[in-house]
Amino acid sequence: MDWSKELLDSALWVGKAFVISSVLLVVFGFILIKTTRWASQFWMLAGHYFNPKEKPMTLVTFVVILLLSLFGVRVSVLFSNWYNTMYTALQKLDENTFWIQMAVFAVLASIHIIRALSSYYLQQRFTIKWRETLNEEMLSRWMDKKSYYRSYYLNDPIDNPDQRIQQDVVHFTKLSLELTLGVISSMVSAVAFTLILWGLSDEMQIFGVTIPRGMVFLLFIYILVATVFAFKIGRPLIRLNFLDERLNANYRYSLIRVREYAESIAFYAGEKIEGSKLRQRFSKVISNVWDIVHRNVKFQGFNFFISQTAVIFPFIIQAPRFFAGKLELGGMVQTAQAFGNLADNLSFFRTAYDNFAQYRAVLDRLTGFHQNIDAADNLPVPNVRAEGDEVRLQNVSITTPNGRQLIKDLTLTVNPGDALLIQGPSGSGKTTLLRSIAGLWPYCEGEIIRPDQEVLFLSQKPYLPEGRLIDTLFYPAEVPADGYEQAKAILHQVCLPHLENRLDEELNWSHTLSLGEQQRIAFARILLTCPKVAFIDEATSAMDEGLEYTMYKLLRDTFPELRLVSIGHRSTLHTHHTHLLQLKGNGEYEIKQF
Ligand SMILES: Nc1ncnc2c1ncn2[C@@H]1O[C@H](COP(=O)(O)OP(=O)(O)OP(=O)(O)O)[C@@H](O)[C@H]1O
Repeated sequence: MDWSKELLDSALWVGKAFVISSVLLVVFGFILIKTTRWASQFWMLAGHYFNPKEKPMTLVTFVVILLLSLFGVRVSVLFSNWYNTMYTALQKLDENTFWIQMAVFAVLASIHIIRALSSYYLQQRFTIKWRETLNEEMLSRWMDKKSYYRSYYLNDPIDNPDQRIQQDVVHFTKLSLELTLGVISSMVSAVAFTLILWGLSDEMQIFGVTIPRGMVFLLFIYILVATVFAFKIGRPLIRLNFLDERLNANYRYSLIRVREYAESIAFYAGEKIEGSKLRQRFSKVISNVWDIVHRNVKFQGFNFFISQTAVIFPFIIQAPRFFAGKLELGGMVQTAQAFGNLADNLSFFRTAYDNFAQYRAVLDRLTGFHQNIDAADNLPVPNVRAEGDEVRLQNVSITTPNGRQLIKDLTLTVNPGDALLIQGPSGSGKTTLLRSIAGLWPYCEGEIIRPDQEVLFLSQKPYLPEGRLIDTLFYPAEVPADGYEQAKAILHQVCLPHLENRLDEELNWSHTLSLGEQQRIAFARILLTCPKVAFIDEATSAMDEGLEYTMYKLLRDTFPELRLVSIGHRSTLHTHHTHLLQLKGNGEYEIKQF
């Protein structure tokens, strides 16, 4: 081998391999996208990321990664030739060639290290960028049009959307690249090493039949038989590994629920039943782990047997030619090395089967996520619009998802300074009316007029995000420059003076404060944001009547022009309101003035 012109030869080799692989990738990619479900799912998720008009760098990076992979195959071919030259030099006691080969090895090894590191870095960069783009897309679709909420109203909402955004995206990007590069470099390697073995083989007598290049055929048969058996033995592992993920996820979910509902479980003294449920789930995990271990003992055992026999198999085949003086030591060693490489490359298709099954599940989950959001987007949206600060409902009719009429033809206006109290039996649609006014409830007809800005909705359960108390008070707005002074003054007004020195504490406030305290935090938010319209849903249900009186009085005195719409069951609320909307629960309603 002439190492001096190797550089040019290698460049030509990589170039040719690149052109052939790219053409095959495009042609087969196109056919697969048109004919298979999984490839069309891939293209739906990834197509625009590979569009050079949108993301010119994606294709460039992918091309460089592919070139580096093919270059990797070329380097292993060069290593294979190096073995031949070096061992032949040893056999011939050719010291000069031996030392040249040592220098050649140093160069090859350096190239190998630089190539491997650059390839690793670029692949990581590629998947990280891709993951960022996909995450942004999914997060926007999930958050922007309130799909995180509206998807609850679908007949068939997807499970674990959080897992799809956080985990499946990582698997998708990683497996897409790994499988594509794996297929290409394994095929190119397999061809390259088959050619090497072809060059090293001669005709062979098998049962009296002369087979030209017999060794190559024998080796292929050996790999094929080993692959088929390994596949048969290893196949159940795909299902077992899949089950392992699911059972562990179930166990983790149960543990999280115990943490979330810790207080309720503790009050019920539910440790015994919860503990036994947890143990049941864990025992399922362990029983599956044992199945994996037993199956792996067989699978690994077979793989060890195959890989150990593979060490001597090529030697046994070439031995007659070697001892007949038709093959040099270098050729003998290169046969073993090339065979090892070929076996590894072809085994990629066996091991990738497991990854591929996982990949298809990931594709299903990600496309399911997008379909779910499309369906949520297609749900009807209430007709809500703004006309200055006006609050007016015009022939509003509301039903439940299964068509039960909650409110029929409701028309009313809330003027500045008006306070409308909504009352009615449980389940009559009070909260649903507020959801419709907020634009959240899909099953609503008629016209809703309310301002876009300076309007505040407080739901039944106050939401206190984790973090500093000061951020919680101003949520969802930013803390203004004089936020601390404002917050301290308001905490006094809402009867929470003991919290004024804890504004910077980072806690899970919804677990720390009592429900009545949380509701007063919600009132503090109204006072801090000074809205023109406030809709509040049973926001004083956990307070005693004295506190409730103080909160409403504070609100009405501080903002006499505020348009207030609130829901509440107590008759003590009448004094703070100017009008009453009484819902009957069958569509009928009554409006009274106090
Ligand atoms: N996502 C949903 N899917 C199906 N039905 C729903 C959904 N949300 C609410 N409902 C139904 O709509 C009806 C009205 O619910 P809503 O929460 O508005 O009642 P409410 O008058 O506020 O009751 P309460 O006083 O108990 O809070 C109830 O029968 C409820 O079961």
